[in-house]
Amino acid sequence: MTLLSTINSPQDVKRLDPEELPALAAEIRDFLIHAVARTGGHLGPNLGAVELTLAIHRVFDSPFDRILWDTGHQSYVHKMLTGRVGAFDKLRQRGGMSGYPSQSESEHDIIENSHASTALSYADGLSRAYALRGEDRHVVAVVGDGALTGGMCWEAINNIAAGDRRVVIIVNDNGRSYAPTIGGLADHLAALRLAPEYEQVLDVVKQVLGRTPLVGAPLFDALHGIKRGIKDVVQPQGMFEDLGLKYVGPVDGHDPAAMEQALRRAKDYHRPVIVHAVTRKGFGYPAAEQDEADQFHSVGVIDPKTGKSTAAKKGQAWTSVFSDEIVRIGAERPDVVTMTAAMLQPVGLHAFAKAFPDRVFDVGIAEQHATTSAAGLAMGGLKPVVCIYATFLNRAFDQVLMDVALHRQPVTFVLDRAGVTGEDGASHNGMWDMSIMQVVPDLAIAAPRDEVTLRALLREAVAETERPNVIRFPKGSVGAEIPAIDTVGPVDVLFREPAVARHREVLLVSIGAMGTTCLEVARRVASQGIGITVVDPRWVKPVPSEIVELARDHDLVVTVEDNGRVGGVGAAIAQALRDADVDVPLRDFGIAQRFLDQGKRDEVLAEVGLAPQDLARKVVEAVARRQPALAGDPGETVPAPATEPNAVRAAKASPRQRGASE
Ligand SMILES: Cc1ncc(C[n+]2csc(CCOP(=O)(O)OP(=O)(O)O)c2C)c(N)n1
Ligand SMILES: CC(=O)[C@@H](O)[C@H](O)COP(=O)(O)O
Ligand SMILES: [Mg+2]
Repeated sequence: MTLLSTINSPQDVKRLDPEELPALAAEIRDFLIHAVARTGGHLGPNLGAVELTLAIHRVFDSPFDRILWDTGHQSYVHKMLTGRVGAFDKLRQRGGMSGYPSQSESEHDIIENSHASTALSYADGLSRAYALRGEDRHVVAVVGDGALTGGMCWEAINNIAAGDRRVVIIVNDNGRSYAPTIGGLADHLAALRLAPEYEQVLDVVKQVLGRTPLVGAPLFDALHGIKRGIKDVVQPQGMFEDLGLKYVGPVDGHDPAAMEQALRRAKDYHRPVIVHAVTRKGFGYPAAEQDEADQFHSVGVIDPKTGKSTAAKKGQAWTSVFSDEIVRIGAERPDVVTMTAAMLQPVGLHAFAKAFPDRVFDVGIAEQHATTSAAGLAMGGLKPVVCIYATFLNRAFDQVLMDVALHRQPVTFVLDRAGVTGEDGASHNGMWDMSIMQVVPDLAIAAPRDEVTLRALLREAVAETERPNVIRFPKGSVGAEIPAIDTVGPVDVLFREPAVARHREVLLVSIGAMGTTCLEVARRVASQGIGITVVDPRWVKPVPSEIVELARDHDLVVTVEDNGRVGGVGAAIAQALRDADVDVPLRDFGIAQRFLDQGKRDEVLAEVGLAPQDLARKVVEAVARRQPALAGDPGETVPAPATEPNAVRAAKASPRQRGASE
């Protein structure tokens, strides 16, 4: 029987002899490597947090004491110790276990949003609540050195340190976010990590000087006299202690006994404490430890023996198209600078960084700061391109609104992972950006549909000198090119059937990456003899006037976007039609405005009704409601079109089916 098989709750972990912990840690690592190899997930961070998590559950009493994980991606071991080993088969999968803490999974999970740098604020609030209610409970927040670069952490520390509440902040310092964590704070932590050497240095100095007659002793005394001063430089825990936080550390985060002892000290202190645990990302798995890029921060399916990907080869990713084009632009424009919030490689800036190392700024997990700093760069005469995941732009809404747009600074925001991302669950879907950016005056939004439009729109965005703009694209492969068959002003026409009709039934407005889906929808709808035009505005905010004019020539406008339906592009087009007194009905399809559980991207899109089949059926139903005799049983599934050319099928359709206005 393995030790792991005896662990179903934190009580089981507490029962173990300390000597058994290294063996359990090894079993946990082995399990994690094999389980995550099958599903994908945040392997590196979790391999680094094994002993730390064991120690937490031995010292504190979860769920009475509250354990908070910042960012949440390193909570797999916590899940294993709280009865969820069996759920790893479906980690990050539809209907399965979340890759983050989840209230619905366990009483041991309380926060679950997985946007970084929030845990200390939750800890502040929770500990205030417990203090006021007279409950003697500890709140333990585990925060990575990367997450600690986020401003919210420091706002929280400012508050936590001023009180005498039972907050234990464990800094899980592996020196990396994805890549090495950089900045002044990272330098401080690095200096702290070296602290034991400080004592050794003093010992050596003492020995050497002690053996040196006359000068030796006085010099050592002088040195000792300024010990406090040196210590502040070499051991900048002064920074924490001056704030009012007790500092414990640095502790070897892979030494179970040392970790446990440090946490017991922290627990007994009964006041706010920082425990500085030094760990290694990917610890115990050579493939991860040796991975230079990100030490397996997040992997897809891999061969556990080698760590090599076993996923089927995918087409070119949206990110790599951006990565390539921004380097070309950078070569032509020395004023173009780029910014990332600790995600250089994931947002595709590594090639730019290699080509122009002085023109890329990694600001840490600090999207708000990145945004206002970009305004400063623009004011200083540069052209900043801020590259972040769409969901993380939420953080910086006020900065975009007031610091960038109000000041009319031509900052370009490149939003990767826009739309449904899938496996990361509710927090990571990029389904808010086109709604929140919709309300920002003087800001334009571009949504490319393929490689060609991504390259072109990026160039147009970077060429803008008067106002900010956003360009957004999804996760995954970019797919085949979708050429325009015509243009109406700035609007591309992607499909028109029948080809020569003056008036048509459906105007399908395809937003960005929904182009492939919309073409499929159009073929299915047209196969029912319904006249349909598919257009792509490319720049979706402000709504091009040509969309309004096109709408006048149709009986029904349909919009399809991979953004939340509330306040999205469909809603903006509806408003533009109302403002222009165009009374054509509009059906807006987008992501249901709710928090979506994890699943594969296609599964989630299907769940919210954005699969081509469902969209086509709804469009046919909508047309049929207006012209009841037109389509067959509206509940019927709309078949995939026959392979004969569109024009031939249209010609065969009855005049009524083709639309009265022909
Ligand atoms: C607001 C926000 N920005 C960016 C991210 C993406 N992100 C997830 S984990 C991570 C690095 C975290 O580093 P650290 O806290 O040190 O944890 P480690 O993985 O090293 O254990 C980043 C940038 C995020 N989750 N939230
Ligand atoms: C925890 C976190 O926010 C990231 O690690 C995220 O999971 C990465 O997502 P991608 O895999 O889409 O880059
Ligand atoms: Mg880290």
